[in-house]
Amino acid sequence: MHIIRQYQVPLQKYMAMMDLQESNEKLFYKLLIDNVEEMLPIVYTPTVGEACQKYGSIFGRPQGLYISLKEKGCIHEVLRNWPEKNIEVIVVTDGERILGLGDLGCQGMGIPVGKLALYTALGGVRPSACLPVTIDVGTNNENLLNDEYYIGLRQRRATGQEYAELLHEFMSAVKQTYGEKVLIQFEDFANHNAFDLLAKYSTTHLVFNDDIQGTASVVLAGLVAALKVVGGTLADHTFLFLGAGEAGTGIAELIALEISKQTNMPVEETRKKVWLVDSKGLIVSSRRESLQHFKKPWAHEHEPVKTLLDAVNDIKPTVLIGTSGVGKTFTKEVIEAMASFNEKPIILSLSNPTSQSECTAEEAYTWSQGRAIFASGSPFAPFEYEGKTFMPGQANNAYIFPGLGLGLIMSGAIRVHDDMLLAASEALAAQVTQENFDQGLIYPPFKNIRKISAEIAAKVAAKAYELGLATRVPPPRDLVKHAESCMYSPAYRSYR
Ligand SMILES: NC(=O)C1=CN([C@@H]2O[C@H](COP(=O)(O)OP(=O)(O)OC[C@H]3O[C@@H](n4cnc5c(N)ncnc54)[C@H](OP(=O)(O)O)[C@@H]3O)[C@@H](O)[C@H]2O)C=CC1
Ligand SMILES: CC(=O)C(=O)O
Ligand SMILES: [Mg+2]
Repeated sequence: MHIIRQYQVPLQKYMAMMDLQESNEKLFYKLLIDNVEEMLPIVYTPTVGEACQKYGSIFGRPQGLYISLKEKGCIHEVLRNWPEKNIEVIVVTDGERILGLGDLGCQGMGIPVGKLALYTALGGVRPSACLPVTIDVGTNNENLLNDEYYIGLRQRRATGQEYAELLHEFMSAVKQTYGEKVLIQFEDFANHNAFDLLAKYSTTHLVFNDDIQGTASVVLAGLVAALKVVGGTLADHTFLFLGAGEAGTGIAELIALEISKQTNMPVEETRKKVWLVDSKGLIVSSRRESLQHFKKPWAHEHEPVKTLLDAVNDIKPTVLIGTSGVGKTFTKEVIEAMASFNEKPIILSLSNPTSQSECTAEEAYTWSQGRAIFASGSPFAPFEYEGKTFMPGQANNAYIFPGLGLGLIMSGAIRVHDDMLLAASEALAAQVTQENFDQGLIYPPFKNIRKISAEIAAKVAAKAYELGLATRVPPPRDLVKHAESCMYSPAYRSYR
């Protein structure tokens, strides 16, 4: 830590950490676990975003498996080349939507590597059981295609049948190589592939999409926790999103599902509590024909509305959620409007990295005169407003996927079910204490994350057993203790 702290530039800290992961894996995890709040912004958002942008020029050694169009027909063989054989979790990307930074092609590898480092540090999955994969079908990023240090195929992205066939071969080869209980986490695919891949493989593989489902679970947890401060039930609130892609519609659907479970109203009805704005304005029924399929359920009856500010003033949401990938879109006018009709407006700026956050913590607190309940996808420092220090929470799927993954692994689950996402969410919300609320937090601090992950894993595993989706029988009597006992700890062995 002494050495890492000497670097002033976050990217240098990132490179030093990646070197350490390569040279002394146990020490890497020991540092990450013992200094999680300090190191998370380095190995994860925001620094990992910059690392991906510059991945080619800082490239040392490959940290995961690259599978390109050139490997078509021999992906099974490529997988068998990976030195570890007992793989339990794969995080796979094709690099087309890396955080809010767009198409970074093969350089998106930083994301599966970072996510899996968190699987180990935050969720206790053995490092040797984790496999980062980047599927290289080219990139449409002109800068990268012309960059002499670009590490991937220099061609525009393959699409259609060529893309589908490569992905299908990969999914089949994974099952053939590692069996049906290996967990595959889809990460940072563009939405025109993400929803279809999830729908296609969720009935045959143990898969989930972190951006659609993990994010939904973490945000629902924050909202449920926030109800203790703002009052009412979920059904009493009105939700407005800026951004109607994977994160936006994924969260929207889980909120509607939870309200439906709580009220016994059909989900078609509870969806009416939720509104979304995309790059063309409010999603309304008159736009239905031209909408992508995942937006159609949200096309409610309403006049067309072009801007976010007009949508806020018309809909009067109690909760405003940013999932647009575009920074600075929660303007002063938008936040002041939220604060004009809400005593405690809930404002979540989920877009990553920090540069893409819809607003900063300072803006949320200042423009709402210290009344906003704020959390963001990337971390912000505590902010002092009129003598009170506010701690902005981090609404990031990193709270969910490590514990969710551990729960699936330890129960031997064969499928991911929405009720597991709800169980994970409930477990996370239950970890927020009065002391956290007093500081303005709607998430518990990351310093307790391994305990939180064990609680999440236990609830997810319990749900897997209840749904008949678990294969490790009989179930352990104390699932929390069992989760803790399964967790990898970075201790040196003593040699005789
Ligand atoms: N905190 C967390 O845990 C997570 C955060 N995220 C972040 O969320 C962001 C979005 O990710 P994802 O949902 O996967 O991306 P998508 O590309 O699927 O969706 C982006 C959405 O934002 C809309 N949009 C883009 N620009 C604007 C604009 N100027 N005004 C209004 N809407 C706009 C798009 O509109 P259109 O459809 O019209 O193109 C689209 O609906 C990223 O920055 C990502 O980092 C994602 C997952 C987890
Ligand atoms: C956190 C995350 O998964 C994202 O920003 O894409
Ligand atoms: Mg992601």
